[in-house]
Amino acid sequence: MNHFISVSEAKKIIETQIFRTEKVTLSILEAQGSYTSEPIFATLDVPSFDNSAMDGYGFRFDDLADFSELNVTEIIPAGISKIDFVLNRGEAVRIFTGAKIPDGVDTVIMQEKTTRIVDRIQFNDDEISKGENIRLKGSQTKVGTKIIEENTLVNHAVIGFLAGFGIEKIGVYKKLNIGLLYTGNELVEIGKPLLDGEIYNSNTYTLQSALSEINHQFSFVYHVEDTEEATFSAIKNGLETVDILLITGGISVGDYDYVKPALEKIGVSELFYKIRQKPGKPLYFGKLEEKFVFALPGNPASVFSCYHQYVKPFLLGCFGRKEFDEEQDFAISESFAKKKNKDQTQFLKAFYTKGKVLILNAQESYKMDSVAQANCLVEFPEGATEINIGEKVKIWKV
Ligand SMILES: Nc1nc2c(c(=O)[nH]1)N[C@H]1C(S)=C(S)[C@@H](COP(=O)(O)OP(=O)(O)OC[C@H]3O[C@@H](n4cnc5c(N)ncnc54)[C@H](O)[C@@H]3O)O[C@H]1N2
Ligand code: MOO
Repeated sequence: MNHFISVSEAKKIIETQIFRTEKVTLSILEAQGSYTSEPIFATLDVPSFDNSAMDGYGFRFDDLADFSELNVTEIIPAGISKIDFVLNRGEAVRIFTGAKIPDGVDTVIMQEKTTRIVDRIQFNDDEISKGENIRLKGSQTKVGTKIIEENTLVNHAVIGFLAGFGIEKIGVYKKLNIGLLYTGNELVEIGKPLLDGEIYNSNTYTLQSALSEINHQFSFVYHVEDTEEATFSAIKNGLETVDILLITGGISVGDYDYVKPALEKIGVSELFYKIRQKPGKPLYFGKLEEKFVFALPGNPASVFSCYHQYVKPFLLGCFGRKEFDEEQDFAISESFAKKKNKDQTQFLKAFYTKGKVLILNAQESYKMDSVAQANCLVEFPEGATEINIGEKVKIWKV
């Protein structure tokens, strides 16, 4: 089957194949970078007691009408609960930020707005309102409220928020088990000298670090020799231990491109092969039982582009992200671009800032300098042959 499909058809196919990984319970710190597998509810009122927002003095607001100064009778630091305390008329308490408001106190004034004379205070501010500087129990969250939706990314803000309720563990989706095979006899590991005709393997570095950015890692990375047998057995063995197998190189039509025939021989069902796009034309996506294979074209910029457009959304979808393709945005093009093939979508390395986007030079799929400079991909859509300066374009942040 050598039928080229469109970018949107390919994305539809990927979206329909998204499955959710198992649900697991992790400590809030271990869950960082994961997505919640169930909603989370408040286990407490927060704040759990009325407390002072300032270092100052607490008093009964109505006393202001009858007293020009108040007697300071108690000191209430944070962490202390005054149970046996009674605030009499004309009295105030010395209180500090975060300390529990004792019975009888309904207003706190910050100390800068008072004058202290031995054990009495006078007020320098005549614009005091009842209840000021008191953070009421449950004023952030009432116990039982849904505080986090299912499919929420657990980031540092969420973790800090949950810690405020004393929540230790939460339900999230389990990380995927991912393996990587990279093919090509010309590839040499960094640290070793290059012989004529050889190049350094960079694709595994791109993918390994991209995965760590989404809280995943490879369970193995193997270099596969360009032979039919080596390719067959590496894919067969690899598929036995992972949920997702990523392969780079060897997926085109050359005499040494063994990935596609090996996948067929193993019985992997092709979901698509070849997309009307640049870079990344010979991208392959297939399935064997509950396992998935992406065979990415070997060119380094194709790997980068295909990862962002297809692999990452699929992985995050399985990991619990709700929105497929959520990272798209629009910006005004600052540069002109042209393409001959109207039926093809291009993903152009570009740099956006303040709503404007500059399409970079060096778009060929063997060039990584533009990848390193880019902070987005501009979608040059099917049907269009030009992007003009000032035009609105869809960008994908990378
Ligand atoms: N006759 C045709 N030839 C090619 C076509 C075509 O349609 N007809 N398509 C071209 C396009 S487009 C692409 S993309 C490539 C994809 O080829 P493969 O997936 O088979 O990849 P390789 O040939 O193995 O490698 C391509 C290129 O990338 C370099 N490479 C591979 N792996 C790595 C790595 N780990 N790190 C860095 N660089 C890597 C490799 O040396 C090649 O230069 O096919 C075109 N040909
Ligand atoms: O489609 Mo290929 O990835 O242009 O080089």
